[in-house]
Amino acid sequence: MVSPSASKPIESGDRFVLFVHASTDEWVWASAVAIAAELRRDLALRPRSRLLLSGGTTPAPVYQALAKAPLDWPRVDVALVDERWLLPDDPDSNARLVRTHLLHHHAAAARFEAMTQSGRRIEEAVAIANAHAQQPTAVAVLGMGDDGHTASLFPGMADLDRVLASRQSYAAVDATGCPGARNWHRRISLTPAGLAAAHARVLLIQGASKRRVFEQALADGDVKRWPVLAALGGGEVPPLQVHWCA
Ligand SMILES: O=C1O[C@H](COP(=O)(O)O)[C@@H](O)[C@H](O)[C@H]1O
Repeated sequence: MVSPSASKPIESGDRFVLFVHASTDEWVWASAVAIAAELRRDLALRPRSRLLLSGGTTPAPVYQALAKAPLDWPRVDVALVDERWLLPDDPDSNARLVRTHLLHHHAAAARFEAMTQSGRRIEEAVAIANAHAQQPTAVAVLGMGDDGHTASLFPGMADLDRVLASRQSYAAVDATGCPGARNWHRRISLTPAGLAAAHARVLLIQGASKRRVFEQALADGDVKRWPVLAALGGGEVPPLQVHWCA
């Protein structure tokens, strides 16, 4: 159960709101409730709502909890924040993670868009993702690596300048030489423009080192060194919701 205090932010401003949770269980449920609340709000406003999800090692238990939320899932389009250039059934693909952990229980009724498909070139996959991104996004769920990357925006990536400046929502990226990208260098990523277009952005992070990285990024302020800064709010863009537990 989520205690009422769990949803009280400890730090808030126009760029981000930080929720600190006392346990992993609390983090899982409070994060799932926050995402479900954004979707519910959006579903009340339009015929279909769009949910963008990240991969990585962090979000699986949140997706499992979210799958049990009693939402009008047949009206939800689930798509990806980013994808490694792998087929959607590859065990290391973000699509596989979403299928395995989210598309069950109530959420089995959602419509899922994988980005990759056998025979599809990366340019085509990006064009299709950008066409889908014409629909408004209710909520984008993000992760952050220990190197400060979010989505597939990696510090030191060769074409980071181009991707940061892109007006398109998605771009193909080459993260060769970026340790945070591990073995998957060719990827498709949401851009800062795509991030800013989401009505809500929720960052899921766990552990002392990720909290330090987030604070270092804020203190430094250089998005090229800390691409997670591209997810912050400000101006017209609502604050990033950050859910953290130790
Ligand atoms: O490679 C990726 O990593 C990030 C962060 O992952 P984590 O394992 O540190 O939780 C993830 O958000 C992104 O979607 C994924 O492609």
